Amino acid sequence: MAEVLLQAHELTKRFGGLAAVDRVSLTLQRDRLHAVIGPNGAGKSTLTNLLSGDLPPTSGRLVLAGRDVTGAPPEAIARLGLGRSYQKTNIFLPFTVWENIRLAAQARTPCAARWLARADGIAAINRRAERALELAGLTARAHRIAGTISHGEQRQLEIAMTLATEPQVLLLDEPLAGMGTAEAERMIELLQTLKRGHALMLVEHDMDAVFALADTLTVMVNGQVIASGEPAAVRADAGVQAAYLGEDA
Ligand SMILES: Nc1ncnc2c1ncn2[C@@H]1O[C@H](COP(=O)(O)OP(=O)(O)OP(=O)(O)O)[C@@H](O)[C@H]1O
Repeated sequence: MAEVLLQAHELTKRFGGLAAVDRVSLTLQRDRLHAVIGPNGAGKSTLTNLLSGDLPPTSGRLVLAGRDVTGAPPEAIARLGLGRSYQKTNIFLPFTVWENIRLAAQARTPCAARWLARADGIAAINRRAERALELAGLTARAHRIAGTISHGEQRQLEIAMTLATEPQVLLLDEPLAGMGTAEAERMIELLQTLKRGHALMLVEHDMDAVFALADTLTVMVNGQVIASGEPAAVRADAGVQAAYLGEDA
């Protein structure tokens, strides 16, 4: 059995009378990709925000790398090895690809003074940035201005910036959004590569990508998990077909 890196136990988030996430339990394991799907408003983004600490849960428990991090702020959760990409791009468009990744690698260092004081600090940041650049397949674009690369490459850059913080758990929110076929294929290849050594959670509307990549598939509707497990079994589930995937799934 693969190593468990993140566990959510019965996480709930209420906004007034609405349970946007309602007692959701989920496990992320190293070398595996867990896809979360569901119609608009199902609670996928809210769940991602709960796992990253961007939102505190109303109830439930979150365990990251064996530590209870329920209610911890996002910076603390990031330091313990969780990285996330956002639906909206976080890139500094006037900077080069390399500068963006390097800034992200630098931001991981808890205290700027500490890395300045250490002789090997800058070298370590550069090494982290180089690894992320390469892993994300952007080496040939390193010196391009981020605003001038393609939409698909900007999404790769976002992932590279997350990788520069050396996370063990990666939460990816719709990395294929707005991509053409060729770009989507490249992103699927990249995510396949990233599975090695990381625990991935993918929130995605592109079903081809989901079924190509997922080891585990969770379906949410109205804040609740209606099915979870091996993708082929979840796809065949009558409740899932009725609620979400439709007859052609
Ligand atoms: N800050 C908030 N305050 C009040 N209600 C919210 C808030 N954030 C989300 N919601 C509500 O919670 C529910 C779940 O929203 P969420 O964005 O998590 O769904 P989603 O599955 O990510 O949808 P999409 O696929 O459109 O991104 C929706 O009804 C939404 O309107």
